[in-house]
Amino acid sequence: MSHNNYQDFVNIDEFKYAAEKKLPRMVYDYYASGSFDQITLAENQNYFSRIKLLPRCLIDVSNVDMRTNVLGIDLSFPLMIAPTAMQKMAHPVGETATWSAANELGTSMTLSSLSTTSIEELSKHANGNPGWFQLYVFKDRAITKNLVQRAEQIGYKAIVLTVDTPYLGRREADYRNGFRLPHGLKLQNFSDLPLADVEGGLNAYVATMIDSSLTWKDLDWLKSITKLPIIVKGVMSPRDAEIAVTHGVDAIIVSNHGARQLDTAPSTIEVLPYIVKAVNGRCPVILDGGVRRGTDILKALACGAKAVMIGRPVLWGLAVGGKDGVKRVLSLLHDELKLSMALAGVKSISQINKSLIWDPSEYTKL
Ligand SMILES: Cc1cc2nc3c(=O)[nH]c(=O)nc-3n(C[C@H](O)[C@H](O)[C@H](O)COP(=O)(O)O)c2cc1C
Ligand SMILES: CCCCCCC(=O)C(=O)O
Repeated sequence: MSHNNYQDFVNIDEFKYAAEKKLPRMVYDYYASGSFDQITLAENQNYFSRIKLLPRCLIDVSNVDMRTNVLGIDLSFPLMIAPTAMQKMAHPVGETATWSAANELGTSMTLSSLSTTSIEELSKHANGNPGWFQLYVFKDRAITKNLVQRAEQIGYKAIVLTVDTPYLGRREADYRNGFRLPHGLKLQNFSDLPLADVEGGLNAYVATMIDSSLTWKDLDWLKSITKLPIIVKGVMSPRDAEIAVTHGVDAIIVSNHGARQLDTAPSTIEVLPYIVKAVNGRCPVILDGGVRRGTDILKALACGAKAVMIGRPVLWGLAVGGKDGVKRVLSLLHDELKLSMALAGVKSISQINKSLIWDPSEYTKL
């Protein structure tokens, strides 16, 4: 395995190894960690590997069309970039490099509330087309309202409300390393306010600033302060998916926060079919967590997801090669999906359905 030129890397794991070598230990551990025993972290990937794809044959796959559209956003393939905090720890250009890579590959990103590039700076870089904005609800609702209204005013196309983080999951490496935002970096959405610093560590920051009393009624409050579509991120229970739909959300992201919150929660791909069933076509369902291969994307779509998101692979690409590193990560997944679709016998996204998943009970009576 070569670690010299990331353009020669053939899979996402190679990016992960190279990023581990390059980044300071504290930063790598913060990005890589799951919570507690990291059981869900392993399961997010392992469950994908236990699902088997059933190929069909003698289908003309000389042209495979992977284009799709999610809430009005055209995508060259059904993958988007999940919000991840503090990207300038990975590379000095941070979030704007990620946006450029996404844009050049025909996909889209979501900016984190806790970004090291401001809402305005990213939008300026993106010529007013920055993608979606992820929202953490602060105890101080004036701060929250300010974030939402700035995002709406400057061109973001949806608010992604993260609902799985009343407190921060316990990532043990961060305790050992005394994780804090490195000197010189700030959470740029808060300019010079004290909440731009994470000097006392992230757990203390979240416990002090973030509203752990959030409930479904706050979703109605959010709807009352913006006209943007609202996407809830962090839904794992089919019951919550049902409630979300009755509150009129525009999309649901099935996510366990990259296994960084409740350890021993199921993997996202395991609960996806049940959530799709509960939602019953009333809004798009997106999945994130453990997507590392084109076959994972194909499986998620076969289980009913409209698209997937990736978090850590982008951070590895950013760390290793800035914008071009992220482009290479996206290209690998793009090409893997295209090949996997062709080998499975599907030539467009609309042809992907659950018959692609091997289920012997479907065939016992044949
Ligand atoms: C380092 C890191 C930072 C994250 N920051 C945020 C964030 O600011 N807001 C948010 O909603 N989710 C955040 N997430 C969760 C991701 O959006 C996403 O759910 C998760 O990374 C998907 O899993 P994957 O990393 O296995 O692809 C973060 C995840 C990681 C790994
Ligand atoms: C309100 C929670 C802040 C979390 C910080 C960023 C993040 O999501 C993470 O997983 O880390």
